[in-house]
Amino acid sequence: MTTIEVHDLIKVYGSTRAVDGVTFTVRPGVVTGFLGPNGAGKSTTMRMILGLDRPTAGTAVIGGRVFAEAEHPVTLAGALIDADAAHPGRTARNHLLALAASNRIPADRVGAVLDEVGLSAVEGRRVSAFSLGMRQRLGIAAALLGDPQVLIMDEPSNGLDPEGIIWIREALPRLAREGRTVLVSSHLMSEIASYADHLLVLGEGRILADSSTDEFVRAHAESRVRLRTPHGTRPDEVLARSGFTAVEDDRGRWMVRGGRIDEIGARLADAGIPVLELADQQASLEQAYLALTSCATTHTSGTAHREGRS
Ligand SMILES: Nc1ncnc2c1ncn2[C@@H]1O[C@H](COP(=O)(O)OP(=O)(O)OP(=O)(O)O)[C@@H](O)[C@H]1O
Repeated sequence: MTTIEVHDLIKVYGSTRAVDGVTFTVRPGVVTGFLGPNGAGKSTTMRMILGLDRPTAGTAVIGGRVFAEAEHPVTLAGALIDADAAHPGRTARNHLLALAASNRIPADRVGAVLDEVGLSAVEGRRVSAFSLGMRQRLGIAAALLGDPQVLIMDEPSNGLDPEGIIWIREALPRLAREGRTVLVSSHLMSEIASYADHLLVLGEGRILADSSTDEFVRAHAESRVRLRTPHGTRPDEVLARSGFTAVEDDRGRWMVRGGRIDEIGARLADAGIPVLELADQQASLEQAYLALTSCATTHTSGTAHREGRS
């Protein structure tokens, strides 16, 4: 079982502390989502784990070794960092055959990974004729070529069509269940929520959260109970006596904070108030993420990118 271990990692570009003292462990068997606003330092961290950028300070190791010094790097870790990594003049098949040959991977893996990512029908086409989604699939095929123990993917859903997104949603947990360590960055909260068991959230180069997805949502967003009672009844006064706050929306439904569905149902039954609808309104990962990052970082959509921190 191979973990990614990052300790006190720092990367400074001029006056920008892109990564500012980050420590975490990514474990096998689960998908770890890597979240954070634009410029938070996710790509820089991934690049340092893969030896594509040199840390200013600190360490990043895969299976206890610096990746650049690994004996068999392609079987240790596969990465999707840049969808444009393939030579545009090569066919998809030839691109993967060249990668396989230079890494001493058997050529029959090429057919297997093309099949896995759904590119077999277009394997003879030049990469220059590929859409972004097709290049993204080819990048994923290249990452899988060495059947690696660790997968690191920067925005794998970028440019994928709905079929490709469904494939990613199914493939990442499957690859993790096979015992691999899977680290995936994304800005698509519903995507991450659908496949990530664990989350690392970065803001301005620092770790803001490192917890299971369920814990993260519970800690940063409040679940509510949705309630509808017959016109003219007021559940709020009864519920307030038990410490629950009920607020009516403009469609005549009540949102109740601070209580579980069974407690609220019981209080209403005791008070003889008929219930037409009673349902859990689960907090979403997006709500939790926005609640955390809006107060913790300065980079939000629509605001200028601020370079240089004091
Ligand atoms: N080669 C570089 N030279 C100078 N600054 C850089 C370089 N690479 C990244 N940075 C800066 O480091 C910071 C972190 O960038 P990084 O790309 O790691 O963030 P990110 O979280 O991956 O963002 P995004 O979600 O937009 O991809 C940003 O301020 C960025 O401008």
